[in-house]
Amino acid sequence: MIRFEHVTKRYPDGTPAVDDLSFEVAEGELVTLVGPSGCGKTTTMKMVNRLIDPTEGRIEVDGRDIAAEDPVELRRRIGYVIQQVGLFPHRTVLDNTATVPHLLGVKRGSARARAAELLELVGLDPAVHGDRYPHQLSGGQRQRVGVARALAADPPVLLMDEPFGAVDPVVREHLQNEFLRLQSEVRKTVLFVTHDIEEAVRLGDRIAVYGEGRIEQFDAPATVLGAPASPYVADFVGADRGLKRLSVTPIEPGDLQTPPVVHLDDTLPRDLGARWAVVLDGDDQLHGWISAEQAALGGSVREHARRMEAWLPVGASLKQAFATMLQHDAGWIAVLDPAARNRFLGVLTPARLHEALRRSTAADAQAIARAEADIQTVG
Ligand SMILES: Nc1ncnc2c1ncn2[C@@H]1O[C@H](COP(=O)(O)OP(=O)(O)OP(=O)(O)O)[C@@H](O)[C@H]1O
Repeated sequence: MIRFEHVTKRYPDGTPAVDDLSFEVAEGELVTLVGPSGCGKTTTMKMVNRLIDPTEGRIEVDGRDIAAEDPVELRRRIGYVIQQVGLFPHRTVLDNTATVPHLLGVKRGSARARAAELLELVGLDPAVHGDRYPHQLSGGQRQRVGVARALAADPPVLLMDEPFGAVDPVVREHLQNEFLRLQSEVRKTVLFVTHDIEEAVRLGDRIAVYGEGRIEQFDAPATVLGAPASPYVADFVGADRGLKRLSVTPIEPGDLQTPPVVHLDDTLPRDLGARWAVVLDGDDQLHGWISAEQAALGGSVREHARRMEAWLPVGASLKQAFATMLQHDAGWIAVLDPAARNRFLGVLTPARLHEALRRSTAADAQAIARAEADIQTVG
């Protein structure tokens, strides 16, 4: 857990780079700091591992005031990933990754074995890449080694300063997805600096949107996009925030429509009672669908059923739903429950998708109205 209490940092010229900052990152939470160049993101991050000391205020890591800690000891508990990666050029990838545990007293053999595991975890094959030198890797691969190295000492806290800033957008998206997968396994407490709102939205459990030296809004991505706290935030998240919002709004069971369901081994009812029905197999798994015209032909469901490939797990984003519809040229997609052996839950149609989007915007508007009412009551 990381806590900032009224933290201010003034550089010698006197202007505060960070001004009276208070926020908390919960254990296992990933918070993205986003804002334009020079707004104080890096200063905030470097105060956590004491590369910079605050002028005023208090910072806690895991309940301990870091001002009272030895900076070297503190940094052992904090992994640090930066854009320039900073790998040792004359050491192999495996040795680069094993350096910190080795320095901490882990025997060389065990440190290298752990390093190999970590390389696999970040999507590099230790047998292929382990013996290479940093200059023999692509930019994206170097970034992965940087992440593996930061995780090597198994620190509870990770600081990441534009770690994917130097790679092209396609590799970047790939690294972001890999990092999300990794984070769902290792659950570190992460502060992640970026100036890219898309990246902040995609990765953050919560986002801190910075203005000059201050946090203008600190909220879940959907709230920042749906209900920006100020014209500044609205401007920063951009006019296409409706689209971005699609990517942070999950499909919920209540969004789904439930068409008639038939099973593969059923005899066809002549009248389906709808224009089409979903077809499940004997194990209640999704097989496909059947239209009313085909049903009218009679015979068995199995004879006429068509396969359906367009499906998603419940909880996937509305953006994925939209993309899946386009990819399969489908007027609806099936939604399954991964927690119950992919049981069929219902279908999402474009109209329901639109309703879901409006539902999520309205929920945020209500939350804001409630918060404002509370403030008035207190006032
Ligand atoms: N060592 C320093 N001495 C004086 N001023 C500094 C120093 N480091 C940063 N600043 C100033 O503090 C402010 C915040 O800088 P900081 O690096 O934290 O911003 P940032 O949001 O991380 O920017 P960027 O996205 O460009 O990296 C800027 O105005 C910067 O010029």
